[in-house]
Amino acid sequence: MFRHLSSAATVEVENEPCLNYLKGSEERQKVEEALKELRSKTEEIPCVIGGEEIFTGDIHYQVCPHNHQHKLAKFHYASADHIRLAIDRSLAIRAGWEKRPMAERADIFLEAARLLSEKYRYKMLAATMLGQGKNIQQAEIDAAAELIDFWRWNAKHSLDLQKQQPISTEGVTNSVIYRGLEGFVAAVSPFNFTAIGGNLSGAPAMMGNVVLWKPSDTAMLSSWIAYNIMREAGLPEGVINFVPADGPTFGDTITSSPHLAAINFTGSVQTFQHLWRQVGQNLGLYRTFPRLVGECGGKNYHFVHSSADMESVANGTIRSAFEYGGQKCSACSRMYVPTSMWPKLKDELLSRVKEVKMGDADDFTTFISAVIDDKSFGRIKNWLDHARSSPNLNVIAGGNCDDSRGYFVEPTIIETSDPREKIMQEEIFGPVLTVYPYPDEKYREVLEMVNETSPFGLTGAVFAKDVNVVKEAHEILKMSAGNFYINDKSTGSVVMQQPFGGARLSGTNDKAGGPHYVLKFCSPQSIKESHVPLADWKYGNMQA
Ligand SMILES: NC(=O)c1ccc[n+]([C@@H]2O[C@H](COP(=O)([O-])OP(=O)(O)OC[C@H]3O[C@@H](n4cnc5c(N)ncnc54)[C@H](O)[C@@H]3O)[C@@H](O)[C@H]2O)c1
Ligand SMILES: N[C@@H](CCC=O)C(=O)O
Repeated sequence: MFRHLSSAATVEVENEPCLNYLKGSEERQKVEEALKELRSKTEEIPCVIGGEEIFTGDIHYQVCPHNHQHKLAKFHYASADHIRLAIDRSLAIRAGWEKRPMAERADIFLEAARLLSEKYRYKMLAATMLGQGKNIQQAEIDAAAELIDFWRWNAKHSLDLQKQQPISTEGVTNSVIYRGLEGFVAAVSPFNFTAIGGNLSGAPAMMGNVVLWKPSDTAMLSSWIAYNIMREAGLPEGVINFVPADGPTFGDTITSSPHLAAINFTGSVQTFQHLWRQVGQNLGLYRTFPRLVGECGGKNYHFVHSSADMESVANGTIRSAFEYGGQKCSACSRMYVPTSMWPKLKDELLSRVKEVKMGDADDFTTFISAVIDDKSFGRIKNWLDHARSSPNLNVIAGGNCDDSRGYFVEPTIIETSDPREKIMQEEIFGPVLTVYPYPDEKYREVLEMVNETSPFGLTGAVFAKDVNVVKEAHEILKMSAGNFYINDKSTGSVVMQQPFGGARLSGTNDKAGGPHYVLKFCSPQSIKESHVPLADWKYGNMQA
């Protein structure tokens, strides 16, 4: 029974509006209540395989990044045997799910979006704030708006896709059906966006696939909530199997199944390259070539021209480099500034950074909270040590960190005299921005350098009022960013407004949040039907 769609099977959707959570507002009160509840307990999370909740006893915890003594969730890891069981159970129901009309499948996700928007919004925000260290603003744009948008827009695109049909000619009807993939899809999600987990698992399921979802250990509670929303919306048990697991155990097990049809991955380059290699090594095993969809890291830039609006640069850079502690794949972490502008821009940045409030994620006045976990904290600390000891680097703001209560790293700005220093090339994934002041007249050479310095190609921004410079910069930097911004910061893409993804080492650029994303998870079949008998086998020109 369709709750939202008529059999005409078309749907118009809009972006979910973000709420403000102002003091005294109803939404603020509701999220405060949800936070209070989650602060007072540790939620236990099982694996769910073919609808069976399995408490395996291999227990792990998700802690709160700003207070690592608080255990937010206790979850059970799947073993390799459990993962194999999930593959078997999902394959057993695959054909039945794939046969369901697209409109019915899309309808389930429209209902999931409604449930998240209306019934579970505040619980989801609280889980994302406490579990992943997001302030209310960052939690709202991710765990509410973006996930709702992914589910709604994918539903629309899955239906629009059905209407993309070949032409028919007299006596012949041609059509294309968009089949699910033959096998199972493994969805592997990162910690930093609640929405990404719901999209990596949800989009393939919507397209008629069965899915094993391995959520991130450090986004477990919000992933569990997203999973249960999809179940409550009517997703049949076993279509998505929820399998928290050790990463390598999961990777080894799915890549050694002949039924692997796709990996839908978002995370680091190292992990994606590892999975790709494993698939390559096992190629002879598979019934079909597995699709490899991977969105990875970035070394995103702000390039500033002398004609730029200083205020836009300063505000945009503070946000891009430091919102969510620089833990967005799109965060600005290298900046190029003309020397004529640098003294003033430096003052502007330093005065703003002084005002950036670091604190607990559930304090509504916090701008930046703790980074996700001890491993991340250790990695960023090594970069700060490197910055202090390198003769080419000068720490001009921040530079300290403290993990006694939570994993806190100060927003840090570094000035470099060497534009090819490794800090300008490698992803840090923390609140660290490095600036290279360049001679104004060398801006073309610097643009070439921006293009070549890092192996990534995710996001980048050019700030310039001179339109010729903008044009030239775009030509030189065309391949350096899958998401390119002009006079705007490098973060903050919105579903269907700026479809997201990058190439080079940043990934396969399949553009989550865009109209073509759903096509990745189906295997079209062309059908030609003739309505006239086949009267002869000879060609016309063979007649005597
Ligand atoms: N391009 C994008 O759209 C995008 C979006 C978000 C995050 N990211 C990137 O993600 C990274 C941060 O996320 P992370 O720290 O969670 O990344 P990660 O690579 O450490 O982990 C991602 C997922 O892979 C799993 N994993 C680890 N080893 C595995 C293995 N051998 N086999 C299978 N799965 C394995 C992890 O448990 C986790 O679920 C950054 O590099 C960031 O830039 C990219
Ligand atoms: N969509 C996000 C990036 C997702 C990666 O972490 C942005 O553009 O800010």
